[in-house]
Amino acid sequence: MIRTAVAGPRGKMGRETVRALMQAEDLELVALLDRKADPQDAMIPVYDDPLQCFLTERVDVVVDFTHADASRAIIPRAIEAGVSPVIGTTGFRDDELEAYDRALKNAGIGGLYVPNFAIGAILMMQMAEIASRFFDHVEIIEYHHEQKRDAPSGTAKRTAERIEQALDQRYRARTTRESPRKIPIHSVRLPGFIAHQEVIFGGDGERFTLRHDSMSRESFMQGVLLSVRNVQALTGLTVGLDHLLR
Ligand SMILES: NC(=O)C1=CN([C@@H]2O[C@H](COP(=O)(O)OP(=O)(O)OC[C@H]3O[C@@H](n4cnc5c(N)ncnc54)[C@H](OP(=O)(O)O)[C@@H]3O)[C@@H](O)[C@H]2O)C=CC1
Ligand SMILES: O=C(O)C1=N[C@H](C(=O)O)C[C@H](O)C1
Repeated sequence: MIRTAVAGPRGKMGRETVRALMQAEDLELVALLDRKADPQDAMIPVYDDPLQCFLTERVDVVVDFTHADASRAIIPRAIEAGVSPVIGTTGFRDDELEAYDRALKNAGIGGLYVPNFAIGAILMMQMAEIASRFFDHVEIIEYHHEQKRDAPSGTAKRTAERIEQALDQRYRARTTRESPRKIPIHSVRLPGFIAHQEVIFGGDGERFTLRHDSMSRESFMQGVLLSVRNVQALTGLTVGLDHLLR
């Protein structure tokens, strides 16, 4: 049994994750990490101190769905305690993810940063890479609920990075120079949306659109469980779920 903890258990994603972990027969939810420890006898112990939580409950894997400022206090404590983090929270800078990678490698453990756990969103990114071999012009529109704090979304940033890398490879093959292109991202925050993204490619007299819609947060749970089951076999920080879906 993998001993798991959830950070941010009262949040929109945290609640769904607690439910999914409690239903999984091969995973044990042993602790919750919230802003405040619950003084009452809860079914699952609640902690506000990450290190105390990880050490007392002998946690193997922590799933983090908080906010980047809260994760900045949680992830380093997890690594210190030898706990593998599955990071769903978005809004990190590249240098922070690089620092987590180094710290995880130094500790000899694995972590996952997955900007989008939905299978369709992962396929959308893979297909965007393929389309980048054929189109020079592309823009991203992401649509989220009005409570989302970060913009652009983690998914849009990762999609843009992957397209830029694919365009760059193509460019280098032709010219020895790097592609100068930064992919424009447009962020919409409105009630009525959950999580949606379009990647629009334009060519001579044609347009090609990839679109993914998460209509409920259940869409992320298959990817969360896959991550929890596999993260301990990794070393360093793996970005995205592609490696686990082969
Ligand atoms: N990777 C993916 O597939 C997905 C990622 N996300 C990302 O997950 C994150 C959370 O999203 P969502 O659930 O919608 O946000 P919510 O605001 O609904 O939930 C965040 C939760 O974290 C709690 N929190 C804040 N600080 C701490 C702390 N120090 N310790 C423990 N908990 C804390 C908040 O508590 P309080 O209410 O008291 O502030 C809140 O309950 C975002 O970064 C979002 O972008 C979202 C969906 C999918
Ligand atoms: O905050 C959200 O809701 C989501 N956040 C992730 C992101 O920033 O890409 C994943 C998904 O889009 C939902």
